[in-house]
Amino acid sequence: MKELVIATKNAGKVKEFKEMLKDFGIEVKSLLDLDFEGDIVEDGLTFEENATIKAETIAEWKGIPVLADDSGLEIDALDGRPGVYSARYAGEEKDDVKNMEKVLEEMQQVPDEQRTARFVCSVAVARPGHPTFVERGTCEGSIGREPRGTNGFGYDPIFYPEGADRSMAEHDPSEKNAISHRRNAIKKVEEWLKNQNS
Ligand SMILES: O=P(O)(O)OP(=O)(O)OP(=O)(O)OC[C@H]1O[C@@H](n2cnc3c(O)ncnc32)[C@H](O)[C@@H]1O
Ligand SMILES: [Mg+2]
Repeated sequence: MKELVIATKNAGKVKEFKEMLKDFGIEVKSLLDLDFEGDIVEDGLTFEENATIKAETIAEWKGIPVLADDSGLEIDALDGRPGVYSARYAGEEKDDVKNMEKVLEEMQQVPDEQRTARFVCSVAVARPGHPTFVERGTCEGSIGREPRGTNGFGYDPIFYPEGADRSMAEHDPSEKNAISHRRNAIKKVEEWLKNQNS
C-alpha cells in the first residue's frame, strides 16, 4: 500500500493518525486535503458499521485504499451512552463543550466508583475489489467531575485513563497516542498490514 486516505474531517483524529502512521512508509491524506462534497450518513447501529460506511463510501469515490474511524465514549452508568452518538450528543452542531456539559450533568449523582467508562475506536480499511478489514481498540478509564486540560479533542478533558491522576487532555499528544483507543485499533491494522505484505 503506497497511499491511504483517512476518511475523516475531524482535525484531532487526522493529527493522531498521521503521527501514528508516519513510520508506515505510506502517503497519508485526509478529507481535509480532498474535495469530497458528498455527505456520509452515519446511520449504522455500531461503531463497526459506521466505520465501514465511511471507509467504503470514500474508497468507492476515490478508487484507492481508505481508512475510516468511528469512535466515541461508552459510560457504564449511562448504559453505554453517548456511544455511537458521541459527536452529536448535545445537538447537531457537534459542540465538544456542550457534549461534555451534558454528560457531567447526567452524571452529577453518580458516585466515583460507578463512573467507569471507555473510549472505543473502530477502524475500517476499505480497498476497491477487496473485503473490508474492521477492528476495534478501546481505552478504559473513568469520568471526572469537571473538564481539565487543553490537549486532544472531544471528551478528553473529562476522561481519566485507568490508573492516571490526569485527564486525557492533560496528557501530551505522545502520551495519549501510546495508550489511546485509536492506538489500540491501529496496532491491529499494523498486524494485518504485515500479513498482507508477506
Ligand atoms: O465522522 P468523522 O468525520 O470521522 O468525525 P466525527 O468527529 O464526527 O467522528 P465520529 O463520528 O467518530 O464521532 C466521534 C466522537 O467521539 C468523541 N471522540 C472520539 N475519539 C475521541 C478521542 O480520542 N478523544 C476524545 N473524544 C473522542 C468525539 O466527541 C468525536 O466527535
Ligand atoms: Mg461523524
